[in-house]
Amino acid sequence: MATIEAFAPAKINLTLHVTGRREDGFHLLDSLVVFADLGDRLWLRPARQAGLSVTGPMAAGVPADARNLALRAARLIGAAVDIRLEKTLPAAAGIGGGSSDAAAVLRALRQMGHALPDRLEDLGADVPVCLLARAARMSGIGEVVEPVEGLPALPAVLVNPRVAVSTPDVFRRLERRDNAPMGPIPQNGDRTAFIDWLAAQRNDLQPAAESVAPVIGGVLRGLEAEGALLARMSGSGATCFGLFDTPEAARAAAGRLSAARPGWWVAPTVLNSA
Ligand SMILES: C[C@](O)(CO)[C@H](O)COP(=O)(O)OP(=O)(O)OC[C@H]1O[C@@H](n2ccc(N)nc2=O)[C@H](O)[C@@H]1O
Ligand SMILES: Nc1ncnc2c1ncn2[C@@H]1O[C@H](COP(=O)(O)OP(=O)(O)OP(=O)(O)O)[C@@H](O)[C@H]1O
Repeated sequence: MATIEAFAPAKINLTLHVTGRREDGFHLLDSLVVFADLGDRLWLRPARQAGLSVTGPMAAGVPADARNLALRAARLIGAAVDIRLEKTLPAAAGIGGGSSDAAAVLRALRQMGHALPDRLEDLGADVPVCLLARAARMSGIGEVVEPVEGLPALPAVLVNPRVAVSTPDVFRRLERRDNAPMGPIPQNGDRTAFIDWLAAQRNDLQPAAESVAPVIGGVLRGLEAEGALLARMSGSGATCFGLFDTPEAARAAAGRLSAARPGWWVAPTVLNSA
């Protein structure tokens, strides 16, 4: 059988409300998730046993062994495939790199005729939403995923200051775990009204992530200084997104930010463009 190519888009939590904690320590979330038009690429081909190689500009430090979520996804369903993973998304960055890679492998294997198991959140809380890879409201600990229609496409800039942030560390540092859920999501496609609504929502992990990586505050201010209509952190950080009026405005802001901060990963994109 021929090689199958798969795309693992960056996942962005436009909002991330922490609404409680389960007995097992996992947190209850209420999050509006969308996907970017940039991400990792994978190629899968049948082999005698499951295997993985990792290349690309963001490959450094990403495990290529049994810890890698792409390989774990293939092994979970007993698929003998050789996977080549080209990393362009920074790891441990709050944009679901590993989860989106795992979900891309699952989509490709489903296309190759494999059945997927019911409990995907065991691979990672973000895997169910990444399997859908379209705008969705995510709740429970990540296992409840409801598609959301009628959101506008959002020109954006993603910025990661190249500081890895550990998700469990951020959850451990939370001061409150019983915050209010999101309000009803406006779904009439009006960008200005949608961004106004977003501004009234939150990422409840942002203060805890800033205590791990204070540079996040500088990233948010940098995006605002470049004209972002709204700047906020995604997931458990440290990647932040800034929303802009047009793709041209996003590209221009990204150019200025990368010139000013050559050490940062800066990427213009359009969120929710699928
Ligand atoms: C913060 C988010 O990125 C929001 O989309 C996700 O909830 C995290 O997703 P993920 O990276 O796939 O996370 P996992 O690998 O499942 O979990 C990493 C760790 O984060 C904490 N964790 C994660 C998800 C959740 N709902 N509650 C938690 O408390 C747990 O300590 C867990 O051991
Ligand atoms: N395919 C993968 N790509 C990147 N990191 C991976 C992968 N598989 C396993 N890892 C490990 O997972 C850790 C977390 O990386 P990942 O990119 O998944 O985090 P994240 O972007 O913070 O995820 P989330 O947004 O879901 O919290 C990395 O430090 C790395 O050791």
